[in-house]
Amino acid sequence: MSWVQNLLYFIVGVAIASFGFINIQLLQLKFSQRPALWEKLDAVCPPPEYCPPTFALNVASSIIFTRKFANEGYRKFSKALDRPFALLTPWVRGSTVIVLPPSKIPLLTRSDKTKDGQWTNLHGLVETTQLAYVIPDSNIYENVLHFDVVRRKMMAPEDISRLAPVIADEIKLSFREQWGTENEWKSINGWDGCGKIIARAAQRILIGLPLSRNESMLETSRQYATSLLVGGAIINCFPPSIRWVVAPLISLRARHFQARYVKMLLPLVEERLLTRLAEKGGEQVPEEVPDDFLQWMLPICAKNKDPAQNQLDAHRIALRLASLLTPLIFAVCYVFAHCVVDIHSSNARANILAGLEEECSRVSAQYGGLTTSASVDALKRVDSVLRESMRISDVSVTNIFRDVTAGEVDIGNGIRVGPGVRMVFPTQDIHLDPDNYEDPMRFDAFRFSRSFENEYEYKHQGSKNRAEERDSERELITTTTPTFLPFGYGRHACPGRWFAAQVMKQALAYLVLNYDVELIGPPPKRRALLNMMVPPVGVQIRMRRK
Ligand code: HEM
Repeated sequence: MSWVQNLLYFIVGVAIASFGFINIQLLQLKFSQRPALWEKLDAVCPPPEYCPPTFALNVASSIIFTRKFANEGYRKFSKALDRPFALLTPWVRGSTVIVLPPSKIPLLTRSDKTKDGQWTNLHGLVETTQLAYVIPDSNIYENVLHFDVVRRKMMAPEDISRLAPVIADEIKLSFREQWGTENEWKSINGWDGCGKIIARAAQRILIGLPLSRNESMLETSRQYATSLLVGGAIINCFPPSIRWVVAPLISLRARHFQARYVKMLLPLVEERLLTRLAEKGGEQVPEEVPDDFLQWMLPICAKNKDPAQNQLDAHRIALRLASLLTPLIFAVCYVFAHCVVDIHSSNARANILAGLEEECSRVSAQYGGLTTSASVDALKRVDSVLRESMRISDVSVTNIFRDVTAGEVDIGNGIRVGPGVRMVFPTQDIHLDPDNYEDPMRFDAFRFSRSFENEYEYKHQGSKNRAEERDSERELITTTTPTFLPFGYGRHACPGRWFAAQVMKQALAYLVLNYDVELIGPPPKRRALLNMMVPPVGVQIRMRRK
């Protein structure tokens, strides 16, 4: 039999199998019992009982049209009726999530466990990147003790103050090495260019010198962070029932970079564990204790005495550090790179750049540089431009995921939600709602600083109280409000946001003061892949040292 015949048989076989599989799925949709909850909810698209093929088609089209469906639901139900609605998505079992209206944001401040029921934010976070297909050790994402390290070591103003000069040093060096010091125009990929700066600052805090500056380590960490997020977004386009077939293939790239990262990191983790052991045994150890995330994590890992978990296993510790690369590198780079694109594609580009440069030069002269957290805190326009970019260039369509794990959660309107259901908030629509922001589609860089510009004058005229009073009213990039949700809200609002803000503000200030930048070609169009807004990975820029 010729290979052509073989190929034909193969294609026909696959076609018959796919046809059978789809029909079984549609029959299942038609006759499976859906929880009564869905009948109480408004929905943008009809339910499966109405017409299974239409339902299946709508779920499939949500890969491209999630943003459109969410916009429609927000307008028709969240805004007009203040009611939750059902949004189709292949992301979860049952192909539907509940979108809660903005009036339910206060629920985020309550405890995860009440007498009626319990919910968690972890399932949504883990399934955004589909960590289970990438990380071989489920303890990493089921027992997130590394989150405690972020809360204990990266939130307090004194910790940020201590880290600020280190971050400033790393940002300056990486700009000089990666972006260069020549006055000639040079073209680079903007996403990679921004990512290299952020990765270096992040790695310095995560694992310290000298490994944090290892070029191969840096590139691996950056590639891992991006491939994990992008791979997760692609896996989520497939229904859960067939993920076990496709996910191992899609996650190959992320697993490859993770294995490389862990291999490079293991000797350092083992060395730190040995030093710790020696110290406990009363041996002489070097006096200078490293001040990085790896070191901060050791006592917290040691506290867990359950021998079955062995939190002091070097491989497990390395995997925990790897799992932090997504927020530390990808999320921070996402906002920083978008902010650069938003500034340079704005009609008001020249004014924005002049305003930022004036502020950075003035504050730098006042504080003798921009290497302390006090000086960076004084950069009101820099803070505002980043906050505005986070508002308008959201990382996802919906965000702040909550999965019911036990009992029931009352979401009002006579609706109680039981286990296995994911709830989300229409964050992008809230950020672009004209009732929340004037002229919401305009990138208004100094929206959050404009009315606070005079405090500098107040301070210099001796009216210190007035300046402080006004300053406390200002919404900072780290201030979460019911209309500003990129860092979440309430009990689980991002604990890494002060660190993220410090890195992004220092990087932007350094960029504005030291480089001319221009976008090459038109600004990248924003597109959604399922729930994720695709980052500007292809953007090209021209830049030169000033
Ligand atoms: C610009 C960058 C970042 C953005 C946009 C961001 C956004 C978010 C969001 C939306 C959440 C979920 C909040 C919720 O469910 O209520 C979250 C949680 C979290 N983020 Fe970030 N994040 C960023 C950077 C970081 C960094 C640098 C770290 C630290 C390494 C970090 C650590 C965490 C942790 C540990 C949680 C879980 C909190 C909890 O479960 O209580 N994030 N972040």
